[in-house]
Amino acid sequence: MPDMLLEVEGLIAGHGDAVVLEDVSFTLARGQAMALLGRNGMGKTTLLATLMGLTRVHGGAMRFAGRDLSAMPTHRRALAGLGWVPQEREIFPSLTVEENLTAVAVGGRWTLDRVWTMFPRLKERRANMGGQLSGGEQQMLAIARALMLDPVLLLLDEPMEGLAPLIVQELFRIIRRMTETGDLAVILVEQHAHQILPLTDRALVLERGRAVYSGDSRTLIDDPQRLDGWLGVTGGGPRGGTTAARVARGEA
Ligand SMILES: Nc1ncnc2c1ncn2[C@@H]1O[C@H](COP(=O)(O)OP(=O)(O)OP(=O)(O)O)[C@@H](O)[C@H]1O
Repeated sequence: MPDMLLEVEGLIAGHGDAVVLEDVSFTLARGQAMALLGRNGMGKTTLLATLMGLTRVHGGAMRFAGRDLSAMPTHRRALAGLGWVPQEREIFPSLTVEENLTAVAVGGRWTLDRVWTMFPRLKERRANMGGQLSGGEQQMLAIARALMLDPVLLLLDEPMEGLAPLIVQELFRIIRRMTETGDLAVILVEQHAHQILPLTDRALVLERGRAVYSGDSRTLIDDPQRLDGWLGVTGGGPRGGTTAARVARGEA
């Protein structure tokens, strides 16, 4: 029986009176990576925001590292080990790369040296201002800064969005290495299911705020038709076809 890090049971949550998530349940063990999938507007960001305490919860339970999250304010969730990299990449533009990192360091497992090893590109840019970085470098900095807060679970919201293909490949390599360490669990929202499923242990698929799949990633890779039914055609790859078809061909 794996040591469950996160247990979400019957979660109902949304923005104000508008309910977005309806009866969402899943678990994640320590060190596991989970792909959070679904078409646009299905509630993925709302789920991450709910884990961080930024939405209105109408029902259900959330336990993190054995603690009830429901009454815990956002900053305490961060202290408890929940790290969040929002889509907006909110880095400090007028601090250097290194200052962006040291400003938030808590003396945890992620030292500057460990971060430089993981992100050599950031090491090269360590003296540059955050605002001078490219979009991809800013995304790396946002992830690196979240690591400096020593998370046990890192929530990443579409980190590849809008980035050039070469940077996307580099970020996928970084995410693969992060999830291989075994001491960090990750929930990753990603439109490119075929790229992220092979890097994750678990997958959660949301459809109109409901979890239509919660299980291992391998099962989805092996069942491209089911995946296509939920995600639709999300753009052709080098050889065209649907995301799921590319997963099936091993082009992930
Ligand atoms: N701050 C907000 N206030 C009110 N409604 C919101 C807010 N944020 C999102 N919503 C609504 O909640 C629903 C789910 O949005 P959410 O951003 O969680 O979806 P998503 O799956 O992350 O989509 P995307 O991939 O487009 O980011 C949508 O109908 C959206 O319009």
